[in-house]
Amino acid sequence: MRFTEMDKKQTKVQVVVRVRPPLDPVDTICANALSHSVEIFNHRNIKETIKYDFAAVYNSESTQQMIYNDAVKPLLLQSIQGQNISIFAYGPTGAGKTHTMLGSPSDPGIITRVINGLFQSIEADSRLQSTQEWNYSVSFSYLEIYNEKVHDLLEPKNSDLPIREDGDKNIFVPGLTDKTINNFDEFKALFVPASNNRTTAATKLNDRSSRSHSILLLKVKKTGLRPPHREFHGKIYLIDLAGSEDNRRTGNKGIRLKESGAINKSLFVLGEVVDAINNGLPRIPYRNSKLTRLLQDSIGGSCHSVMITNIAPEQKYYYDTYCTLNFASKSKKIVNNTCTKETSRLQGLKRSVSESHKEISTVSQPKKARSCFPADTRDQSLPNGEAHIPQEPPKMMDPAPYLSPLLRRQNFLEETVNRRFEELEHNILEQMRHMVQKPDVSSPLENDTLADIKKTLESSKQQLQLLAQQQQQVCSKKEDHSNNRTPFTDKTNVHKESQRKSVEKDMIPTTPLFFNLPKVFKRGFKSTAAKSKTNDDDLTKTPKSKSRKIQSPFNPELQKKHNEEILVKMNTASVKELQTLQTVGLKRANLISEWREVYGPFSNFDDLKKIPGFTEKYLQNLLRSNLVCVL
Ligand SMILES: Nc1ncnc2c1ncn2[C@@H]1O[C@H](COP(=O)(O)OP(=O)(O)OP(=O)(O)O)[C@@H](O)[C@H]1O
Repeated sequence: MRFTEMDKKQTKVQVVVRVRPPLDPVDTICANALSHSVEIFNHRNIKETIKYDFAAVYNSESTQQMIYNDAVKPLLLQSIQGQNISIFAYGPTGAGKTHTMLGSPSDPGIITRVINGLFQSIEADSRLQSTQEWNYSVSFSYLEIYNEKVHDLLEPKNSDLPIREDGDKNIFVPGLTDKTINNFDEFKALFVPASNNRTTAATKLNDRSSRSHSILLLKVKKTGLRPPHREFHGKIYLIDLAGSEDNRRTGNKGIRLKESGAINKSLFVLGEVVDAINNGLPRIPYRNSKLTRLLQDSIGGSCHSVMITNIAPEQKYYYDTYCTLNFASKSKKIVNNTCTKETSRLQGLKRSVSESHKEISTVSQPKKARSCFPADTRDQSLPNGEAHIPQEPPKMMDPAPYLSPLLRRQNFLEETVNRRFEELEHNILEQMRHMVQKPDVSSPLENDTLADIKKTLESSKQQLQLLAQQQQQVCSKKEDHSNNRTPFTDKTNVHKESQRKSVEKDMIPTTPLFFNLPKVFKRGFKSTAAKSKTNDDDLTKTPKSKSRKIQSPFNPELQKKHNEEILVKMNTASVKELQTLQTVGLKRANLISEWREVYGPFSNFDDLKKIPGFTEKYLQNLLRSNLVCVL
């Protein structure tokens, strides 16, 4: 279904903080909640405090209702008007995320309140729309991401579901159950058993720790009963993230440790996504984890997003609190491009976009209706005793990195090329592996392998040339486009244009595309692809000549020693030194170094698997190709 997008606005991710009550009567308190800021002491100088400012800070006395009324409820009407909303709880394990999102029967959390509030808002909306009659429908899906797999909580037999993106860049999960609901009771009947399907377990820090990220997706459709049968499609994501875990304190072992690895890995990628957006990078690594792929719309996408940052006040959580507040501070800079998604049956009859825009401003006035919403009527529709919190007008934010359609296409092409490179690199390394496993170098089998590699290279070269040509066309079109652009007269537009130009300038690669070739290509692939690259850097020589002492890759003792050497290097080498390893480029070297900084040294080789993208297969390749280099 194609949507017309209107009311486009830039809206910052709203970040609020909730400090839960202290649960440990013995431990001292390290976080102090003020009305719009949180203070913690500075671990570098305990005489100082670090202060973080946020849209709102809720202290241990704040109630569930207060947080819902303040941070969530004002957004519900937007979903009925065809906008997307995302509410997500973030924070370390045991800090109160599930309490905030789910709550308990006696003290329900945001999920229960949103469902009730949504049906009440629909009632209020239908009463207000006098010029047009509307039909409303609500449906929901509920999934968890457990150990990097998407599971349907409404239909547990649907496990390990794929994630896809449609032509309009909407992310969806094919095969995910979607249940229509007409009231809160219908929701409850489906949701309660589904919640029991969520994976939880006891850890040292939380008796009932969520071992997965859960996403409840509500779809709201509002359809005009008379021609042109306009339809507004809104979505509400309610997300309870699993908490980041320091396994020295959780005491996790075995399966809990594996879960923890998956949780920390996806949260690490989330941090990378936020950094990439904040740094205006042309490529955001959403694809590096299932979580970020599914949150694509919430972070840097089209949602009105609210991040509820949960922190625990006790001293033993100090480091988690510090990291969480730093992450929350970064996240509040993110700007989403919100819009109203509308379609109508007449669109199928080729109604032009300009006609529909005209119609929008004359026939229906969802915005007007919202702005003149009589406070009395609204209050009548609210649950007993709930105070009406006026909806704040969306603030205009700093200009977000603007991507023209041409730049988007260019990014897409770049992504395609890089993905292809990765595939090719992988194929070639696989073939190298086969070669290494065949000690008889002159065997016909090896010749076959070489012929295969040559063939792969030939075809990849052709494909890359084609992609490079396409990219060049896009770039030159973009140049024409910017040369022909009519000058802006309006002041704000001039400002926006200059902002956009500067962002685009940063984004357009100044080096030819082929400079991005992975190292296998840069080195030039020879039959002894294993030959070490020539590098002036002295740092590169020592470890390689050292490893040259390894005589045979088949001796388990030497293999073990080699693995240990690589592990030492992973724990101690600088980013520059790490890049001297085959298959480790700048990106991976940075990842290793950052991971080490955050989570400490890798205790064994398997620890490396926690780093995003460091799959078993990749690590095997890393070991083998570095062994190959020294033979
Ligand atoms: N605001 C609060 N008021 C009272 N109790 C709270 C509050 N927040 C959290 N708690 C209690 O703290 C404990 C841990 O909370 P919760 O399970 O929600 O943490 P979590 O962040 O979801 O942890 P995990 O990531 O491990 O799932 C629970 O017993 C919960 O009832």
